Amino acid sequence: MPNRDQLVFPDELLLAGAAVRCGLIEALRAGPRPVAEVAQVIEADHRALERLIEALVQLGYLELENSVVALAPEARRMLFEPESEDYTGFAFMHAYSRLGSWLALPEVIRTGKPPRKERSPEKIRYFMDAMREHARPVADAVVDLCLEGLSPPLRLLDLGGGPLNYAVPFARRGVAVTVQDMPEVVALMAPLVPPGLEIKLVGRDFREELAPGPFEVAFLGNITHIYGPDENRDLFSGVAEVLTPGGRIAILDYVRGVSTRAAYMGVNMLVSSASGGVWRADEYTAWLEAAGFGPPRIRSIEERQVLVAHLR
Ligand SMILES: C[S@@+](CC[C@H](N)C(=O)[O-])C[C@H]1O[C@@H](n2cnc3c(N)ncnc32)[C@H](O)[C@@H]1O
Repeated sequence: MPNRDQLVFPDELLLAGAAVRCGLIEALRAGPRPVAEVAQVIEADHRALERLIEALVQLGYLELENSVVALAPEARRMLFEPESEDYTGFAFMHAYSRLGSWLALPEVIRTGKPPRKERSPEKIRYFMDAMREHARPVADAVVDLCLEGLSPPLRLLDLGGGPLNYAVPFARRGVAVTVQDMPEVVALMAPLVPPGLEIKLVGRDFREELAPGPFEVAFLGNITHIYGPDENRDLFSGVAEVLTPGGRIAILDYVRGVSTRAAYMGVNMLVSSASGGVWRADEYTAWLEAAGFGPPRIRSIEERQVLVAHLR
């Protein structure tokens, strides 16, 4: 049944997103400032800035007293204090960035092609924050399933693992982790690897070459929806070559026909990738079997599925 509560204008996202984009949030990071000074620093129209500030005060992001504006403590914790329970960083900015692609959906339906998107360092940072929030509720349970029945010493290849959300809990269980992601993601995330954990980062497109094995386990977290059947088939074959005999592949994604989020994700990939989508269990099974793996065992964690298969 249609949910009328969802058919609303995303005003908070638009206001908070605009506050980040126009530089207001960054201008207040160091502390309170007169509105007039902020307008000058971020080169804003004074009247327009006052309207935005008023709306953000109403929403609880800012405080305003005697024409001096400050981040509200709750907003500061959310944006800038990683040790706080309320911390999300700039994860919401990933949703804000996606609005443009989604508004192009009618055109995408016509052409079948996603709109052009630029991948600036800023957008990658937002994406990393969004991935952390996405993984947070399930990471430990996913890692448990991926390692079920295995014990260290283990070498694990984490493909597309640049946000480190799974690499860190794998490494905390004593696994030697090799993360392979795009060079720009690796450059951004390398300084954030917690000290003392065995995590090596490789900046290389996995469609060109995989980090040399051997690995007992390969983990593919939320990457099969970025690519189409041909790329996934090739990727699974490549993974088979870097695993030890009997090695394990563990795939985390929304399986079409199993997850109620899959249909939405399918459209999300339509507007944001050339060939991505969500794939059925029988499609995964066929690609895995073609690469030399046995049939996968599929288990659900919340709305996501973990598929585990072994080389025959
Ligand atoms: C949706 S995110 C998933 C991140 C993480 N695995 C997780 O589940 O939270 C996809 C990641 O795969 C990386 N990626 C996508 N295509 C890639 C490729 N061809 N080679 C290397 N990394 C890739 C992206 O840069 C991004 O960090």
